[in-house]
Amino acid sequence: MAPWGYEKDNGPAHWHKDCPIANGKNQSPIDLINGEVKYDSGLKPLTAKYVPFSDAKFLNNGHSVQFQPSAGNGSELTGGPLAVKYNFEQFHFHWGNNDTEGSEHRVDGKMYPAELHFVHWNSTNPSFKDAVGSGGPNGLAVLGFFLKVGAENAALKPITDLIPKVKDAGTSVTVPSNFDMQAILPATLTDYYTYDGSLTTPPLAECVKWIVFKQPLEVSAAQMEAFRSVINRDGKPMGGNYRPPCPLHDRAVKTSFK
Ligand SMILES: COCCCN1C=C(N)c2cc(S(N)(=O)=O)sc2S1(=O)=O
Ligand SMILES: [Zn+2]
Repeated sequence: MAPWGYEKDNGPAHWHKDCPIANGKNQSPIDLINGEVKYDSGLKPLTAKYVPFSDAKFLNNGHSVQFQPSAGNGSELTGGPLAVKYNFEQFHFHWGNNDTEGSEHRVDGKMYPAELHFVHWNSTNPSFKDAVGSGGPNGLAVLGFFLKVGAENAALKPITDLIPKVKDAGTSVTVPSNFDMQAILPATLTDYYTYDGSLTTPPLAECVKWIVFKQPLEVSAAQMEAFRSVINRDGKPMGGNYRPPCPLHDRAVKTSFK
């Protein structure tokens, strides 16, 4: 099979051939249907403590654009549905070729133009790779933020300004060390959906505690357009790099809000 992608000949409908878990019972993303979620008063706010990285790259890996530090630096996530501390690993994006599509999760069937994922791994594992392979839904914790078009996002501007430099697959640039990742996050990480799921790209491992925030982040039309100039391994626009929603099966989606 051609390396996986999002085109007709290698897209989500083909992934099960290399990754049979694609048809598993804990797959992501899902459609977050407000009439079917359950408020859980035990869900506290999350706390993300992100320390500026001295050595991080912003790269085009052929299926997304990704912020990737060379090593951990104590940046971590705790609280919410999480029983232990999770170490920050990377963040990346999924987007569409127009404003009506692009996010992976949906809310009552509605797609946003993009979705930002902050990936963290369970610190009780010796490494990130062990966490992915640890089995069960507590290996990784991924924060999902919907992006919608509105005011310019000053916190994301250092990143969106780098996009033209990683237009082609396999390219990367160094991120200025004064980039403040913490500034991307809302002041309080309160209203979210959470459920047990998977990576949304191969290997599709069912190792993820998903935490998807109800409140979208805003980016300007120009920032949104920057994503749409990114090219994939086939030289085509990368936009459309989102997996359609998967069946919920007998999972519950809990909310921290009423
Ligand atoms: C052993 O490592 C296997 C590869 C793991 N990763 C690769 C992805 N494509 C990926 C996608 C992720 S997403 N879209 O579900 O957040 S998180 C993530 S990841 O955890 O960084
Ligand atoms: Zn993702």
